[in-house]
Amino acid sequence: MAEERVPEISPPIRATITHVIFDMDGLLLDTEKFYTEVQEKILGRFGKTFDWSLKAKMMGKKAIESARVFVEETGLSDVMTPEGFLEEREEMLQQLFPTAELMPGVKQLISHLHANGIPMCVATGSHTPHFKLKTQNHGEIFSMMHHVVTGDDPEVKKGKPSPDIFLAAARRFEGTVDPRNILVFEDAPSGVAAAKNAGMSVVMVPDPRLDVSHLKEADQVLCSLSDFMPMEWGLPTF
Ligand SMILES: O=P(O)(O)OC[C@H](O)CO
Ligand SMILES: [Mg+2]
Repeated sequence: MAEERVPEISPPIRATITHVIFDMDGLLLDTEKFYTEVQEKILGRFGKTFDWSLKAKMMGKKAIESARVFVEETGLSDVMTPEGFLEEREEMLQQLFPTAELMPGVKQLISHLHANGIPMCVATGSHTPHFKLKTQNHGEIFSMMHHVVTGDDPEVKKGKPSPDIFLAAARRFEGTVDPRNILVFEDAPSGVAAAKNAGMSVVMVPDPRLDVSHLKEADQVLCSLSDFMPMEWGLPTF
């Protein structure tokens, strides 16, 4: 009797991933809303409104780079310097950051990858003092990371969309890791571009208010980290 063949039902593998890099703000932590709130307040003082086309240009970048975008794009450069903008928002942000909460699906995904021995790290445009404020209640999640690269790291000469931060993050894993075997998770257009510039695959989990034109470069776009299917990337299934 002929042997019965079981039909192949698994989706094709998109890439063979061995290492994972996570963005932080807006991806692991629900902190982008704090930047939005504070920037709305500052612009409100000048009778202007903060919109998502400006947000898209600012998010993911180093503080000073995003501050330059803010004053130029809002036409406030005659009345406010990028440094002045950072100073004005700092006190408000320092109050908000310690209340940061995890985004949906973070705990489940990171615990799963950690339990299966997948090396992971964080690459965030945030500088060290802000990183500490934001993560102070999330030690368990961040302790599962092999390392963290922040925007003020000396190897990060330029912020996202430069590939600097992701290439520095890749170099700090054990051994030599081919960028093609690295999967980046990002929420920001500049971060997706940085990952592609580094030769890596990228899953984007964008805020639904971002215009769809910003989603084109990502290899996969998900509504939530909870929707991630590790099997599609050659990673151990849940
Ligand atoms: O999204 P991240 O973690 O690179 O952080 C960037 C800024 O701090 C916020 O947009
Ligand atoms: Mg981000």
